Amino acid sequence: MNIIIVDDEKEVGTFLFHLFQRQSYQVDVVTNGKAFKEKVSENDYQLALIDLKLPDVFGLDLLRYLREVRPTCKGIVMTGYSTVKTAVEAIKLGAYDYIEKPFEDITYIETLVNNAIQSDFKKTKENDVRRIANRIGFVVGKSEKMQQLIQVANKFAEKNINILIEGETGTGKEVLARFIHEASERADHPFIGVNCGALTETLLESELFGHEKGAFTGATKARKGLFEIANNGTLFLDEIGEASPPIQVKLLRILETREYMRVGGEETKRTNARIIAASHVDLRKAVQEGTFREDLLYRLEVVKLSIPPLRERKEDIPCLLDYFLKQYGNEHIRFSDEAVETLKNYKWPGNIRELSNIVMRALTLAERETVTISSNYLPTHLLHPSENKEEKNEPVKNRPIQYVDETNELEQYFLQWKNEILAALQHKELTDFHEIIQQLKELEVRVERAFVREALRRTLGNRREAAKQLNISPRKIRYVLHEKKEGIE
Ligand SMILES: Nc1ncnc2c1ncn2[C@@H]1O[C@H](COP(=O)(O)OP(=O)(O)OP(=O)(O)O)[C@@H](O)[C@H]1O
Repeated sequence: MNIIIVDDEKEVGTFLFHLFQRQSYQVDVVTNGKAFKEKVSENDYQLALIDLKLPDVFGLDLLRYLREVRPTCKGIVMTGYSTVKTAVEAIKLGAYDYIEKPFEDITYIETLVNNAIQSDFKKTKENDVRRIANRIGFVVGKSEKMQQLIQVANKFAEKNINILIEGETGTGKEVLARFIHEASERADHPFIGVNCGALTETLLESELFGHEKGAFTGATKARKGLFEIANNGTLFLDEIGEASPPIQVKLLRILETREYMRVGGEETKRTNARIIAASHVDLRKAVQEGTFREDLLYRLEVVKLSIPPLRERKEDIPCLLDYFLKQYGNEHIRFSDEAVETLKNYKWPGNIRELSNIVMRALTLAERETVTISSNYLPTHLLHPSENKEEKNEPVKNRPIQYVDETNELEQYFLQWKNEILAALQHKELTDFHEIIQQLKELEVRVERAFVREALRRTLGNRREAAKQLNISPRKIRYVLHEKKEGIE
């Protein structure tokens, strides 16, 4: 088995040379890109360890060269902390993994190298990814973009690094965060999600950091915050772009020092929660517009994963349809080819959440009528895609609200929901509990949506007044509305 190492720091090369030679590997060490290319073109290596900063060439270029000339040779890049972002690029380019310099855990490096060289290891990894994705209900699909994304997510799941997930609403940011948690060593600890846009500033602050007794009116006893509860686990900060400036300052502090204080508290606490943040708005733009702190973004986006919108990965639609049909207990029903074509031609502003709702709607309409769902069971706006042209890039908030008969829609949903839960209780194994929780969450969303829509109908669309009537914040209304845009007709 042959290994090549390229690093301009001679001590690093010598150290690794002895480390691997002791394990009976054949090791070559070079100090620049030119020598690396010469060696690689002449010899058959199984593994290359590439320093990212070399005097004559950028490490990523060597990785590309390796892909071209020796596609079976695996590449591991070596990087300093400040260049972890480049390591993300390397993984996207197909690097097997990266290691940080200075080396801290030598046993980890030895295991990593041994695993990389064992030929069936990649397959095991792929199976792991599939198994975890299946378990939590994450459909990866067939598109190359998603295949690549899940590999990168899996790779970084193992690292103790904060991750930022960007993607339009409904693209699956939360399920991806859950995947990362499940694929990490934190899987046995809690995964906790909070939507930064759904709570008022004071509530969010006390939710995140906890409070001491008497910290504010109504604080009758001390309460743990999510950073405390998610200790050693993962804290998912959804819609981070909606966090107010004072909360952003506190988050920055926690990211820099891992320290925080409960509201009204004096004791400094530490947290070991991993943060995965998500946003449906472009945070770079938010920084330019002055609504998001640049230093906070810098800390959050060490690893940034972007989930492509559904319209850019239409080849995933059939897999998603199969998944939702199965989830709703209707495996014997299928969508006709023509219906699938219609679905592929639509622009999906609400992405996968919208698709899931449309499957549910079609199933409700088709119940006991047919086992092949044709386009007739799809909402009319899907059948005339050209009419949706201008809608494509229109921000969610500016879209007109569609008023529907809430009572009827909710009643239908309740019926179906009740049947599914009872069926699950009677027939399914108890390991399907996660699915039931998902359905409970889905129910909560539906009920909230119905009440908000009704309040808006009664107040002729006056959000402030509707919020007052429902005794919730206007932010919460915005949140619910932004979820509702998938528009069930
Ligand atoms: N890849 C996927 N496989 C299976 N279901 C998915 C997938 N992506 C999204 N979903 C489903 O779509 C719905 C929306 O997903 P999720 O809440 O993760 O999206 P999001 O991007 O976080 O949305 P938002 O920006 O509105 O918070 C959920 O019901 C989720 O289970």
